[in-house]
Amino acid sequence: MLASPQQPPIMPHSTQHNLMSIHQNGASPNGLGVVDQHKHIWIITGPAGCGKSTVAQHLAQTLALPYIEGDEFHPPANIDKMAAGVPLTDADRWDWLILLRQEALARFSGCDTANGPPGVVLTCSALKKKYRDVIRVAAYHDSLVCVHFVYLRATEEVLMQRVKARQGHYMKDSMVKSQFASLEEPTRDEGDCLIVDVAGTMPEVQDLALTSVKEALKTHVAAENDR
Ligand SMILES: Nc1ncnc2c1ncn2[C@@H]1O[C@H](COP(=O)(O)OP(=O)(O)OP(=O)(O)O)[C@@H](O)[C@H]1O
Ligand SMILES: O=C(O)[C@H](O)[C@@H](O)[C@H](O)[C@H](O)CO
Repeated sequence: MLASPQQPPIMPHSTQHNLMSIHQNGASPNGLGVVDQHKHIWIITGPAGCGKSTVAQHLAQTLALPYIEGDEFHPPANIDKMAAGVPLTDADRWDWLILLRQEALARFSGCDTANGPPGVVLTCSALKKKYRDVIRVAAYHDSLVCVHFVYLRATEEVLMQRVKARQGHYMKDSMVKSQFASLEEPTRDEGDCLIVDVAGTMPEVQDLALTSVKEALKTHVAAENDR
Protein backbone atom coordinates (compact mmCIF):
# COMPACT_ATOMS: atom_id res chain seq x y z
CA MET A 1 0.00 0.00 0.00
CA LEU A 2 1.35 3.42 -0.87
CA ALA A 3 1.59 6.09 1.77
CA SER A 4 -0.40 9.26 1.30
CA PRO A 5 1.83 11.70 -0.64
CA GLN A 6 2.63 14.80 1.38
CA GLN A 7 2.90 17.90 -0.72
CA PRO A 8 3.27 21.53 0.23
CA PRO A 9 0.48 23.87 -0.88
CA ILE A 10 0.77 25.30 -4.35
CA MET A 11 -0.01 28.85 -5.37
CA PRO A 12 -2.06 29.44 -8.51
CA HIS A 13 0.26 29.50 -11.44
CA SER A 14 -1.52 32.31 -13.20
CA THR A 15 0.64 34.89 -11.43
CA GLN A 16 3.99 33.23 -11.81
CA HIS A 17 5.13 33.37 -15.41
CA ASN A 18 5.97 35.72 -18.23
CA LEU A 19 3.61 35.94 -21.15
CA MET A 20 5.30 35.96 -24.52
CA SER A 21 2.72 37.51 -26.78
CA ILE A 22 -0.92 37.95 -27.69
CA HIS A 23 -1.75 37.29 -31.31
CA GLN A 24 -2.94 40.39 -33.05
CA ASN A 25 -4.95 38.58 -35.71
CA GLY A 26 -6.79 36.26 -33.37
CA ALA A 27 -5.31 33.15 -34.95
CA SER A 28 -3.66 30.98 -32.37
CA PRO A 29 -2.89 27.34 -31.79
CA ASN A 30 -5.31 27.02 -28.90
CA GLY A 31 -8.26 28.70 -30.59
CA LEU A 32 -8.58 31.33 -27.89
CA GLY A 33 -6.91 34.19 -29.71
CA VAL A 34 -4.21 34.03 -27.08
CA VAL A 35 -0.70 32.68 -27.23
CA ASP A 36 1.56 32.28 -24.26
CA GLN A 37 4.53 30.13 -23.50
CA HIS A 38 2.75 28.09 -20.87
CA LYS A 39 1.42 24.57 -21.00
CA HIS A 40 -2.03 24.35 -19.45
CA ILE A 41 -3.46 21.18 -17.93
CA TRP A 42 -7.25 21.46 -17.69
CA ILE A 43 -8.55 18.75 -15.34
CA ILE A 44 -12.29 18.19 -15.55
CA THR A 45 -13.40 16.91 -12.15
CA GLY A 46 -16.39 15.80 -10.12
CA PRO A 47 -18.26 12.68 -9.02
CA ALA A 48 -19.45 9.90 -11.31
CA GLY A 49 -21.95 11.08 -13.88
CA CYS A 50 -21.35 14.83 -13.50
CA GLY A 51 -20.44 15.07 -17.19
CA LYS A 52 -16.62 14.98 -17.14
CA SER A 53 -16.29 13.05 -20.40
CA THR A 54 -19.02 15.02 -22.14
CA VAL A 55 -17.51 18.37 -21.17
CA ALA A 56 -13.88 17.35 -21.70
CA GLN A 57 -14.56 16.09 -25.22
CA HIS A 58 -16.26 19.37 -26.07
CA LEU A 59 -13.40 21.46 -24.69
CA ALA A 60 -10.74 19.36 -26.37
CA GLN A 61 -12.52 19.46 -29.71
CA THR A 62 -13.33 23.17 -29.61
CA LEU A 63 -9.88 24.21 -28.41
CA ALA A 64 -8.05 21.62 -30.53
CA LEU A 65 -6.27 20.15 -27.51
CA PRO A 66 -5.38 16.52 -26.75
CA TYR A 67 -7.87 14.72 -24.53
CA ILE A 68 -7.04 12.12 -21.89
CA GLU A 69 -9.91 10.01 -20.52
CA GLY A 70 -8.77 9.36 -16.96
CA ASP A 71 -11.01 6.34 -16.42
CA GLU A 72 -9.04 4.47 -19.10
CA PHE A 73 -6.01 4.52 -16.77
CA HIS A 74 -7.61 2.80 -13.80
CA PRO A 75 -6.02 -0.62 -13.22
CA PRO A 76 -8.39 -3.54 -13.87
CA ALA A 77 -8.62 -4.14 -10.11
CA ASN A 78 -10.11 -0.68 -9.62
CA ILE A 79 -12.65 -1.17 -12.40
CA ASP A 80 -13.62 -4.58 -10.99
CA LYS A 81 -14.08 -3.04 -7.57
CA MET A 82 -16.28 -0.21 -8.82
CA ALA A 83 -18.27 -2.59 -11.04
CA ALA A 84 -18.90 -4.73 -7.96
CA GLY A 85 -20.26 -1.67 -6.16
CA VAL A 86 -17.28 -1.21 -3.84
CA PRO A 87 -15.97 2.37 -3.53
CA LEU A 88 -12.26 2.95 -4.14
CA THR A 89 -10.05 3.86 -1.21
CA ASP A 90 -7.24 6.43 -1.10
CA ALA A 91 -4.76 3.57 -1.52
CA ASP A 92 -6.57 2.44 -4.69
CA ARG A 93 -6.28 5.92 -6.16
CA TRP A 94 -2.70 7.11 -5.51
CA ASP A 95 -0.96 5.25 -8.34
CA TRP A 96 -3.78 6.12 -10.75
CA LEU A 97 -3.49 9.83 -9.93
CA ILE A 98 0.29 9.77 -10.42
CA LEU A 99 -0.19 7.98 -13.73
CA LEU A 100 -2.63 10.66 -14.90
CA ARG A 101 -0.20 13.41 -13.94
CA GLN A 102 2.58 11.66 -15.88
CA GLU A 103 0.30 11.09 -18.85
CA ALA A 104 -0.62 14.79 -19.00
CA LEU A 105 3.02 15.86 -18.79
CA ALA A 106 3.99 13.30 -21.43
CA ARG A 107 1.90 15.23 -23.96
CA PHE A 108 4.26 18.18 -23.44
CA SER A 109 7.56 16.39 -23.02
CA GLY A 110 10.23 17.27 -25.51
CA CYS A 111 8.25 20.13 -26.98
CA ASP A 112 7.91 23.81 -26.24
CA THR A 113 4.59 25.50 -26.93
CA ALA A 114 5.78 26.53 -30.38
CA ASN A 115 5.90 22.87 -31.36
CA GLY A 116 3.65 21.05 -28.94
CA PRO A 117 0.09 21.51 -27.75
CA PRO A 118 -0.54 24.60 -25.59
CA GLY A 119 -2.67 22.50 -23.30
CA VAL A 120 -4.24 19.17 -22.57
CA VAL A 121 -7.71 18.24 -21.28
CA LEU A 122 -7.86 15.45 -18.70
CA THR A 123 -10.83 13.86 -16.94
CA CYS A 124 -10.27 12.80 -13.36
CA SER A 125 -12.78 12.62 -10.52
CA ALA A 126 -10.20 14.25 -8.16
CA LEU A 127 -12.78 14.09 -5.40
CA LYS A 128 -10.52 15.18 -2.52
CA LYS A 129 -8.11 18.06 -2.08
CA LYS A 130 -5.21 15.69 -1.52
CA TYR A 131 -5.96 14.07 -4.88
CA ARG A 132 -5.87 17.46 -6.57
CA ASP A 133 -2.57 18.11 -4.80
CA VAL A 134 -1.11 15.01 -6.47
CA ILE A 135 -1.95 16.49 -9.89
CA ARG A 136 -0.63 19.91 -8.85
CA VAL A 137 2.82 18.39 -8.53
CA ALA A 138 2.90 18.56 -12.35
CA ALA A 139 3.87 22.22 -12.03
CA TYR A 140 6.71 21.63 -9.56
CA HIS A 141 9.42 20.71 -12.00
CA ASP A 142 8.41 22.76 -15.01
CA SER A 143 7.70 26.43 -14.42
CA LEU A 144 5.79 26.60 -17.70
CA VAL A 145 3.14 24.10 -16.63
CA CYS A 146 -0.11 25.57 -15.26
CA VAL A 147 -2.68 23.33 -13.60
CA HIS A 148 -6.38 24.27 -13.62
CA PHE A 149 -9.31 22.28 -12.25
CA VAL A 150 -12.79 22.59 -13.72
CA TYR A 151 -15.17 21.22 -11.08
CA LEU A 152 -18.56 20.18 -12.43
CA ARG A 153 -20.99 20.81 -9.59
CA ALA A 154 -24.27 18.91 -9.34
CA THR A 155 -26.60 17.62 -6.66
CA GLU A 156 -26.59 13.98 -5.67
CA GLU A 157 -30.17 13.68 -6.93
CA VAL A 158 -29.29 14.91 -10.42
CA LEU A 159 -26.32 12.57 -10.68
CA MET A 160 -28.37 9.62 -9.46
CA GLN A 161 -30.81 10.25 -12.30
CA ARG A 162 -28.10 10.67 -14.93
CA VAL A 163 -26.11 7.61 -13.88
CA LYS A 164 -29.27 5.53 -13.67
CA ALA A 165 -30.21 6.54 -17.22
CA ARG A 166 -26.75 5.75 -18.59
CA GLN A 167 -26.47 2.37 -20.32
CA GLY A 168 -23.52 -0.03 -20.45
CA HIS A 169 -21.24 1.62 -17.89
CA TYR A 170 -19.60 -0.22 -15.00
CA MET A 171 -20.40 2.59 -12.56
CA LYS A 172 -23.95 2.13 -11.33
CA ASP A 173 -26.15 4.64 -9.56
CA SER A 174 -25.65 2.80 -6.26
CA MET A 175 -22.10 4.23 -6.26
CA VAL A 176 -23.17 7.88 -6.47
CA LYS A 177 -23.77 8.11 -2.71
CA SER A 178 -20.23 6.99 -1.90
CA GLN A 179 -18.82 9.45 -4.45
CA PHE A 180 -20.54 12.29 -2.56
CA ALA A 181 -19.35 10.87 0.76
CA SER A 182 -15.74 11.19 -0.45
CA LEU A 183 -16.23 14.53 -2.19
CA GLU A 184 -14.38 17.59 -0.89
CA GLU A 185 -15.61 20.42 -3.09
CA PRO A 186 -12.84 22.82 -4.11
CA THR A 187 -12.74 25.98 -2.03
CA ARG A 188 -11.57 29.45 -2.96
CA ASP A 189 -8.38 28.82 -1.00
CA GLU A 190 -7.27 26.31 -3.59
CA GLY A 191 -7.03 29.18 -6.08
CA ASP A 192 -6.84 27.16 -9.29
CA CYS A 193 -10.36 25.72 -9.48
CA LEU A 194 -13.20 26.84 -11.73
CA ILE A 195 -16.70 25.80 -10.72
CA VAL A 196 -19.31 25.02 -13.36
CA ASP A 197 -22.92 24.31 -12.45
CA VAL A 198 -24.09 21.33 -14.48
CA ALA A 199 -27.84 21.47 -13.76
CA GLY A 200 -28.58 22.71 -17.29
CA THR A 201 -28.82 20.86 -20.57
CA MET A 202 -25.72 19.34 -22.08
CA PRO A 203 -25.15 22.16 -24.63
CA GLU A 204 -25.67 24.74 -21.88
CA VAL A 205 -23.14 23.04 -19.63
CA GLN A 206 -20.63 22.66 -22.46
CA ASP A 207 -20.94 26.38 -23.24
CA LEU A 208 -20.56 27.34 -19.58
CA ALA A 209 -17.43 25.23 -19.21
CA LEU A 210 -15.91 26.63 -22.39
CA THR A 211 -16.63 30.20 -21.30
CA SER A 212 -15.07 29.52 -17.88
CA VAL A 213 -11.91 28.12 -19.44
CA LYS A 214 -11.60 31.04 -21.84
CA GLU A 215 -12.09 33.52 -18.99
CA ALA A 216 -9.45 31.76 -16.90
CA LEU A 217 -6.99 31.92 -19.76
CA LYS A 218 -7.71 35.63 -20.26
CA THR A 219 -7.13 36.21 -16.55
CA HIS A 220 -3.88 34.29 -16.78
CA VAL A 221 -2.76 36.41 -19.73
CA ALA A 222 -3.74 39.67 -18.02
CA ALA A 223 -1.87 38.68 -14.85
CA GLU A 224 1.22 37.87 -16.87
CA ASN A 225 1.01 41.19 -18.67
CA ASP A 226 0.87 43.00 -15.34
CA ARG A 227 4.07 41.41 -14.14
N1 LIG B 1 -25.97 18.41 -18.76
C1 LIG B 1 -26.44 17.18 -18.94
N2 LIG B 1 -27.75 16.96 -18.97
C2 LIG B 1 -28.26 15.72 -19.12
N3 LIG B 1 -27.49 14.61 -19.22
C3 LIG B 1 -26.16 14.77 -19.19
C4 LIG B 1 -25.56 16.04 -19.05
N4 LIG B 1 -24.21 15.88 -19.05
C5 LIG B 1 -23.99 14.57 -19.17
N5 LIG B 1 -25.15 13.89 -19.28
C6 LIG B 1 -25.33 12.44 -19.37
O1 LIG B 1 -25.04 11.94 -18.08
C7 LIG B 1 -24.27 10.76 -18.18
C8 LIG B 1 -22.93 10.99 -17.51
O2 LIG B 1 -22.16 11.86 -18.30
P1 LIG B 1 -20.61 11.59 -18.49
O3 LIG B 1 -20.38 10.17 -18.86
O4 LIG B 1 -20.06 12.64 -19.37
O5 LIG B 1 -20.14 11.83 -16.98
P2 LIG B 1 -18.77 11.45 -16.30
O6 LIG B 1 -18.56 12.42 -15.21
O7 LIG B 1 -17.70 11.33 -17.32
O8 LIG B 1 -19.10 10.05 -15.70
P3 LIG B 1 -18.12 8.92 -15.13
O9 LIG B 1 -17.13 9.58 -14.26
O10 LIG B 1 -19.04 8.05 -14.36
O11 LIG B 1 -17.51 8.24 -16.32
C9 LIG B 1 -24.15 10.43 -19.66
O12 LIG B 1 -25.16 9.52 -19.99
C10 LIG B 1 -24.38 11.77 -20.33
O13 LIG B 1 -24.93 11.61 -21.61
O1 LIG C 1 -12.29 8.27 -7.96
C1 LIG C 1 -13.15 7.45 -8.26
O2 LIG C 1 -13.94 6.92 -7.48
C2 LIG C 1 -13.28 7.04 -9.70
O3 LIG C 1 -12.43 7.80 -10.51
C3 LIG C 1 -14.68 7.22 -10.19
O4 LIG C 1 -15.04 8.57 -10.10
C4 LIG C 1 -14.86 6.62 -11.57
O5 LIG C 1 -13.69 6.49 -12.29
C5 LIG C 1 -15.81 7.31 -12.48
O6 LIG C 1 -16.76 8.04 -11.86
C6 LIG C 1 -16.37 6.32 -13.46
O7 LIG C 1 -17.73 6.26 -13.44
